[in-house]
Amino acid sequence: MQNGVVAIPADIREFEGYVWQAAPEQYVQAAIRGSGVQPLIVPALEVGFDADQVLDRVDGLLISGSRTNVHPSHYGIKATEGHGPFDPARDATSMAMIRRAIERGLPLLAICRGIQELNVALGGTLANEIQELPGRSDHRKPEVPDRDEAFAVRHPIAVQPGGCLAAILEDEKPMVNSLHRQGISDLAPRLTVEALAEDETIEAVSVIDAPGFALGVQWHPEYWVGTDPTSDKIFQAFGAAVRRWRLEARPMQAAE
Ligand SMILES: N[C@@H](CCC(=O)NCCCC(=O)O)C(=O)O
Repeated sequence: MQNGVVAIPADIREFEGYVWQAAPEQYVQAAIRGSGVQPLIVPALEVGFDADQVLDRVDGLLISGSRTNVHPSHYGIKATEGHGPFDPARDATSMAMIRRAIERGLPLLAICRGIQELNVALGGTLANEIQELPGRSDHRKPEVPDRDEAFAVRHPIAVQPGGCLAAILEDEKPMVNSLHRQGISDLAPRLTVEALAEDETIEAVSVIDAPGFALGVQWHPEYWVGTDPTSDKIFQAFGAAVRRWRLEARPMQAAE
């Protein structure tokens, strides 16, 4: 069934003596089972990447999480070892696609590293090791061997009334998981806050005046698609936006 194709930018990973282009399976499966779309992994290229060549051929953009961090030079900070690990090819590919997807109105769902890339791509900044900031909780991945335990929901968020996330969810204070050590610091001018943690960490944003679905979340809804209503609603809304794009917007853009 033609339900749309969604680009997922790969990370650069090294193992078994090779350099790999890799994306975590949980995002691939969430796109299929939660949004009903066909995922397409896009290689991370530090130079020579043409975002429009890819975006001309897809109906949405799903930006995955990653243990690596956006290089701070993208938001005017001199890099230290503590800002790493880095993945400059992922930075280049992901942020180029984010900027062009927003300009084109292509549906965009950005998760964890993805919301951070969204903020930086639109002119915002990030804070590093946020658990060390005054008044902040520890949002890092729990050091436990079991992956389900690491991705378990563990803190509430306050969804901002009247926003697009509130329209997607019926629960004003859903519980979410947390596996990050960075967070949004200066919010990009084109973003608005859609949800906050109790320690004021920004947990979700949307793009002001975006022609289409453009949502970023700091937690990992992809992990619990199929068992958690909050996760299901986010991916269902993204899938509906992708199908709308495929039926309504893509033919018009192709005719231009
Ligand atoms: N590196 C950034 C973004 C965190 C992120 O995307 N986490 C997902 C990977 C979780 C894991 O398996 O470690 C940050 O730390 O803020």
